[in-house]
Amino acid sequence: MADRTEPKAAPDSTGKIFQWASKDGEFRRQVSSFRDFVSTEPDSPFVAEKGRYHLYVSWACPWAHRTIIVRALKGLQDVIGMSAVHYLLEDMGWRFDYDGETTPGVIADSVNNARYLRDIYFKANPDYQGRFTVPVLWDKKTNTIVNNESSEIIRMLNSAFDQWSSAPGVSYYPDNLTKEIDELNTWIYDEVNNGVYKAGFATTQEAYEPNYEKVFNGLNKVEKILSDKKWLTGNTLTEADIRLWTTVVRFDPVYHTHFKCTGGTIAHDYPNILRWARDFYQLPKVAETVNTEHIKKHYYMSHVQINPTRVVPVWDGPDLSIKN
Ligand SMILES: N[C@@H](CCC(=O)N[C@@H](CS)C(=O)NCC(=O)O)C(=O)O
Repeated sequence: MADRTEPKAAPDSTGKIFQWASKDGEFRRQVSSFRDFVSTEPDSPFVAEKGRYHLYVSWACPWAHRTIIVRALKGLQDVIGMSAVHYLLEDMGWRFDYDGETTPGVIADSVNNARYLRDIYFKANPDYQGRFTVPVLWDKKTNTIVNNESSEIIRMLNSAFDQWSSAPGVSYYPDNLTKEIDELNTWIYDEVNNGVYKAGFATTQEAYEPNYEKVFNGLNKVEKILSDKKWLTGNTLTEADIRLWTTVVRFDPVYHTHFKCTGGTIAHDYPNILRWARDFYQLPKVAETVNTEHIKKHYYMSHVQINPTRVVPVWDGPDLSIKN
């Protein structure tokens, strides 16, 4: 049985403990390896079908959270199944409950009956070398991973399953806004979404400080944009909002403290972002995608190199259910 009391950094596929940061102290995110697309084209190897695909997520992970939100907003819960891992990232990587555990929020793997997420990566490719990340979109028909890159999975959920969606035709990447969304996504990813990780996983002062600056530069730009706009591009909610929001909802309870992004909080220093975050949280089906317990326990209890005591701070961040 795995040691559940003292998780360490996860090992890589060769079994050695993975170093989050490179030799120079900088965190570099691995490029996702499964990059196929589900489509409505009848001759596609991955045709959109009801009940054929399954999503593996962690409630804690901001990248997986994007896919949970788009699945919910598009009303695809009965079309694409979902399993959710335990919040602790341990030596063997993400896992499900086992030995009679019943952790709230964990949704067992009803498709592959896996104990560890790595099991499904090896089922898809026995020679897989890389990290065993969420989210994963699994094809039950060909027994393989279609895609493990959240930015691409949300595009598929956005349009390929419209036949069964409760919001067909609603696009979070509309044709008239693609250029603006792409531009926003690029710098928001670098400075904010991944920026907090680059600050938090830095192991040298030299690697930390410029990344810390970047995070607040990014948040300041977002705050300015939202001073006269409801959503990032104006009146239309887009994937740019969805992608930013999963980081913002984690910012005060986790990134501010755990990733040393101490230059401000959303609650006290970013009124426009707070207003926007509340509007987003109050959209139908969004609140049920947020599992604050998994979010907090995952970061504070899995990264023991950052928080060796594994004590979890009490504050959950601002109350997003308050009406603006
Ligand atoms: N580029 C990926 C990143 C996914 C990712 O890094 N997920 C993290 C959780 S937040 C993970 O599963 N990490 C497990 C590990 O590295 O062992 C995406 O956006 O889908």
